[in-house]
Amino acid sequence: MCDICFDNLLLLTDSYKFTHFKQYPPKTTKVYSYFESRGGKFENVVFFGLQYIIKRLLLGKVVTKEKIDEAKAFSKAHFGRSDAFNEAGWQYILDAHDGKLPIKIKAVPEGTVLPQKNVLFTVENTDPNCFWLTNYLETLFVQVWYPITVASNSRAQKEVIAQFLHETADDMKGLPFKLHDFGFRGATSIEAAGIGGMSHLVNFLGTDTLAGILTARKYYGCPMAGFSIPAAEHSTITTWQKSGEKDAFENMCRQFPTGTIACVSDSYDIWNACENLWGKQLKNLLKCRDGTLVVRPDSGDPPEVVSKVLHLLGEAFGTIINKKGYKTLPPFVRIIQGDGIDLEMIKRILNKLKSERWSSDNLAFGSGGALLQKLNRDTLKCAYKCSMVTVDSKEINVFKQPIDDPGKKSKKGLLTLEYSSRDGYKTVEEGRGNATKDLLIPVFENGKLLKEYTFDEIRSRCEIPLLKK
Ligand SMILES: O=C1OCCC/C1=C\Nc1ccccc1
Repeated sequence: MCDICFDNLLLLTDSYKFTHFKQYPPKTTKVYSYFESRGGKFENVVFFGLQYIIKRLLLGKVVTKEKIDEAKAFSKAHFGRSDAFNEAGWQYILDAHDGKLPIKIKAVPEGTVLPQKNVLFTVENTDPNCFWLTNYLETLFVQVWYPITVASNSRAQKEVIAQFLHETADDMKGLPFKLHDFGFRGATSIEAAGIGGMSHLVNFLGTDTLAGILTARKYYGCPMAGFSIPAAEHSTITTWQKSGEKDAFENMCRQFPTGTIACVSDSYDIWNACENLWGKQLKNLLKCRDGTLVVRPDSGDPPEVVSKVLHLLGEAFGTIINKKGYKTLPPFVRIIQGDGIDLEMIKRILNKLKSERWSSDNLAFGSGGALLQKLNRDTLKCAYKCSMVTVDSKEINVFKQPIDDPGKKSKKGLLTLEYSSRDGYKTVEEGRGNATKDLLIPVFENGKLLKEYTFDEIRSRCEIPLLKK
């Protein structure tokens, strides 16, 4: 028995959902629900992460006698009554479906980028007796808000960085490594770091969040989704004492004589480190080294610090003017700013650099808390709502429309997602869509995964326009 048992699907829901099987209209035979981002921070939403939920929790025989017994006992203790648990309903799934979920999921392909307020996936029961199951599973389905939101936020940063590279750099080759994931330690859990780290890797190749690589390998068949470089942390510098900072820097360069390496340089005095250590005492070591030394400030006001570090390194090593007319440091020295980085700060830094005629090619970013953690379900207002019910063999449109919050209005009826060059993506409601043009793909039915997406195709599907071939 694992310490906390989360392997009973019947218990991976909200308590009140135990009691919902008794609350639908008599003769209900189908509940059809959908997931959308109702609005929020990013106009464009990257759909990603449903495959992780399906493969991790929903495949095959997920209902067993042991799990039913455990849930029954749990319910009695949790509600203090014996009429709150749908024992017959779960027993039916075990008997009639061999424990496989009689559910059908249709979803937009993973990696699709589309405006908010569009249907992203629909869920319906495939057995009329299991109408109560569609929304029992909501709790797990809605957790897809996290990979969606991390991937969307990460992509929004990619678009900004790409735009500045387009304006100030000779090419875009460095883009995949311009935003490095520093977020493992600041994530809520190893699992969250895995999901969030994987979601960032949909857009970039640079990461220190190994859990994200492991998760992409297990659930999206990608053997090595991200890469990193030898890099210092404060302990590997400060253990040399303040008087030994130059020796620590020199050691880094001698221990890793080739390739790109990074050295955090703000332990004591970032200005002295740039001007006198990297810029004078180690200047020739860097010039002769077969690779790039990335100076890492890690404190102070980011736009000011980056600007001053660039200035000091430029004074020490010289700069060239690239084809776009912007200053670039020699190839053996660069900067990474990994402190205080989020979408807004990237814009501030790159705008300041551009105004000072620095190419964005000189710089990369690291982001932790903002990349994996400074988000919630409300960031993109992700919600799962019933839009159609079949009662006594009649299909009826269902919706909510709170008088005091129009933003919470939900879609009605059977939904299709359609695309036209004129209108882009559109969600057609009330079953008025053209089924042959529906972009929602059946991905799961009755315990089976019907469609599997590879990480490579997801990456190319959500590539930003500037990069699309
Ligand atoms: O500072 C950090 O916080 C926590 C995560 C890793 C990390 C830095 N790593 C790194 C990688 C590549 C280039 C430079 C730094």
